[in-house]
Amino acid sequence: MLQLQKVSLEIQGDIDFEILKNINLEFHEKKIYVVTGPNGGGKSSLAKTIMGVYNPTSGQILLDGIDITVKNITDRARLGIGYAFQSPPRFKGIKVKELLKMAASHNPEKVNICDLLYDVGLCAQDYLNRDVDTSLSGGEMKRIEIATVLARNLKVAVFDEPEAGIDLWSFQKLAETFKNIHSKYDTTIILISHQERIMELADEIIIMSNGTVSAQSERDIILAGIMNNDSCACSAKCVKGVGQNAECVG
Ligand SMILES: Nc1ncnc2c1ncn2[C@@H]1O[C@H](COP(=O)(O)OP(=O)(O)OP(=O)(O)O)[C@@H](O)[C@H]1O
Repeated sequence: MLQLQKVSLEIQGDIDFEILKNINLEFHEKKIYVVTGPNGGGKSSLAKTIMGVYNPTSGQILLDGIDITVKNITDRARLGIGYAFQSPPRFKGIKVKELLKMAASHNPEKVNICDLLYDVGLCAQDYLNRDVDTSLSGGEMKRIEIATVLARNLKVAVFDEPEAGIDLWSFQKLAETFKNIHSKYDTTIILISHQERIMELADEIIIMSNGTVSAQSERDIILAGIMNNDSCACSAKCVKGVGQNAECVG
């Protein structure tokens, strides 16, 4: 459904830097993908390239066979690709119900905003009239943002580190929320995450390192590989060697 073909992304500066190198990926309908890997591996850049925040330097992005490579973030949002931020924005003077109504404005008949809140684990009665401001906790805000993504009835929803800044209890519930969404909605979900609990939700896991896809497979295969590898993921030389909880020297 969503395809990346030979996608590269270069950032121009004093020294040109290739953040994504020849990425080939295919995302299918109604599946959960978790993109993981070491810091600086290119996960967020991949998410932003799918969203249209960055346009690839070379390669193609296709949505249902249509070339969207040069489409910007607004065009891609219209075509059904949405993004949830690491730290969701808060909107002064807007109530939760207004935010959700705005998000559902393209398909108001199909969306029941109370059901949406229920699906993300919030009681509609308690939250519909709350202000979308700093009075909401990080976990509550994240759930409301997920509800806005669901309200848009997207083809592809990208969540960059949805667990960032939330406590362990909210995190457990967040994982359940994604599970519920998966069983109820057709949206293809791409989660950027380092968390094992989030990886357990995946149909497929993609490992990004050094700007490339270093592995992609079914969840259990990748998880088994990660659990059996306690070596350092960086490319520097190590004092203690692979599997010895290595200390980097270069
Ligand atoms: N706009 C930019 N200009 C220059 N370098 C950038 C830019 N955006 C990202 N990078 C660099 O590209 C590399 C990949 O960054 P990216 O944020 O995609 O990694 P990541 O895998 O999401 O990392 P993390 O797990 O730490 O969030 C990093 O080395 C980063 O410093």
